[in-house]
Amino acid sequence: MLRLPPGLEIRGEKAAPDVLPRPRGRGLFAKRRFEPGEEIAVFSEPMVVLPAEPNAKDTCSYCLDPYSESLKLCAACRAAAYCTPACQRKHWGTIHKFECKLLKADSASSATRSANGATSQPLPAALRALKQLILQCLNSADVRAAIEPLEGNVSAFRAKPELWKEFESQAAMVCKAASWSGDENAAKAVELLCRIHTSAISRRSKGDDFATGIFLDTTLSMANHSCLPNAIVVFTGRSAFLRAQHPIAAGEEITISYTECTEPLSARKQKLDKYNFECDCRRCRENLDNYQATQISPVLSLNTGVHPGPMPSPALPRYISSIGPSIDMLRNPPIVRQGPDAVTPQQAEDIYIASRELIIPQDVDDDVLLQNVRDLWHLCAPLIKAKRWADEPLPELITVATTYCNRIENYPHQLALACFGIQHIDPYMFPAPFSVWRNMGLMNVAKTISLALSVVLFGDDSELAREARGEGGPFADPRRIVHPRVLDVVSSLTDNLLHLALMAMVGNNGPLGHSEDWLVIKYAQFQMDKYASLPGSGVALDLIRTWFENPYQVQEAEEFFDENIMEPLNQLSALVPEILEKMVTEDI
Ligand SMILES: C[S@@+](CC[C@H](N)C(=O)[O-])C[C@H]1O[C@@H](n2cnc3c(N)ncnc32)[C@H](O)[C@@H]1O
Repeated sequence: MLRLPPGLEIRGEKAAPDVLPRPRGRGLFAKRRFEPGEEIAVFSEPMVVLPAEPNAKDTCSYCLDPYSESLKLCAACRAAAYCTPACQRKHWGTIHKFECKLLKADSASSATRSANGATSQPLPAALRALKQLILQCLNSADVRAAIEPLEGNVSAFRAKPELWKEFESQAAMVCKAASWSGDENAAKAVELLCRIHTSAISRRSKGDDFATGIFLDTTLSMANHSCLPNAIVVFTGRSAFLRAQHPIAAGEEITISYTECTEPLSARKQKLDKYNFECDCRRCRENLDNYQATQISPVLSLNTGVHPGPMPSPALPRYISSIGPSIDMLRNPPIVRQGPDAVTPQQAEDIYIASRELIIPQDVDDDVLLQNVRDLWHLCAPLIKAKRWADEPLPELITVATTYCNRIENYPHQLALACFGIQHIDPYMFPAPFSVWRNMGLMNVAKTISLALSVVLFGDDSELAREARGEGGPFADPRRIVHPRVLDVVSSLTDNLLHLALMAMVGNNGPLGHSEDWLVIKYAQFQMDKYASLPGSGVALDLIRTWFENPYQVQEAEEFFDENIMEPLNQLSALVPEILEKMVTEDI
């Protein structure tokens, strides 16, 4: 029997096991209206919650805090890590008492393998989840009963012989490790693996790099997919927060996206194939691109800064987010739609597919990163001409170029790229101003301002300033020469106003309820408090406060906004195409 949070109900029937193609089955429905940004439900007792393998040993195995600095490994298995003895005790009580012995055996056999020269691959999150589920099933009738109703699409997986064979061999490996022997158990393990692949969702957590892990909750797993979802799932620690992304009426189905819904149609289709259904949402049916999806978004008007409609609670924040394009530009994106420079949907798909060959890890040499920027730039020439910066792989190009600028320590150019992202990419990909990505983007700009200021803080004659102007002498790095207009703008940021305003916006843009648990908001508040404790911070903070209290009513507040926020952002963003072109064409 599922425990349902208030405000939610499950409708529909579980699809019969052998029906192909698979019917939609059950779904989650709203029992009352939810406002955009509002919390629908919190899921804090998942059946399985795991960090992604690359981060498993630097994340607390219980609270999953990716930032704890003093992690201690479990003395027995040396595979689980904890930030406090309390976390260790709680983890022992939930799952570790079952898995410790197995993890110890794993560590021992991988140590033997590496002593023999073999590379030891970490167990993928889905297989660790399977191990945990098997152990829980062995020990609890409640878990066995709770797992039974979950959709596994077993017949659809069986119809894919290669994948099915892989599942069988993976399940056999886990059964052996868990001493779950016999053909019947092997078959049950494959079914459990199908349920994990169908009903668990990727868990994103790690502040800036958003590594994925696994989260399996029997109620949340009833949510169906849409590429124009009306809700999103945000993870913090062991909990998942389901939030309304659009207004949701009582009786409406609540949908989330199982994949990056801003990727082109073919990529979404390929990723959703793992779930064994064809999406028939409006984005798929009409093959809407990111700009068209933004134009029809019911939350576009939140970008005006004033919350529309009746306020269900006085605590409802006003989203002050017009640092992106104006609402008119969101409704009528300044991209080329007609004439020889227009890009057809097929062309956009082809460019995206070709770009998958160019994916490289970010820890490669600087030269390889630069070559990647150049390759992506040439591939994306038609998208650039049509100014379609929110279409993948252009956002990826901006990310790689940003990493490159950070690596070669050209922080002012890194700042310009970050500004470009929050103005020309994020609002078109994520129209809701409370989206995690929108706020990560604001935070990114704020953090990079501090880095960029290093070239102006020590005066015009400092080594860094001379290097930035290209007057650094024979040992200076020519890659750190900064566009003169970027240098001018950076010099105007020493009053900290832009940095503070962005932090204040992030603090204010958080979704309703539990926003204090959001890492991005916690960080913004921490920064604001730190600044407030500095001597002489009062004037800047007063200005920000006045602007926040009267964002659109008072002329001084508007002037403050235009001068201190929009002007530097616009100036830096406008220089990005030139910076990129130079990066791509100049021989360094
Ligand atoms: C996490 S479950 C969602 C709940 C599921 N409908 C049930 O009855 O248990 C995922 C599965 O639901 C089905 N599903 C989810 N979204 C769908 C959609 N938009 N159209 C058709 N089927 C969908 C697919 O079978 C998918 O593998």
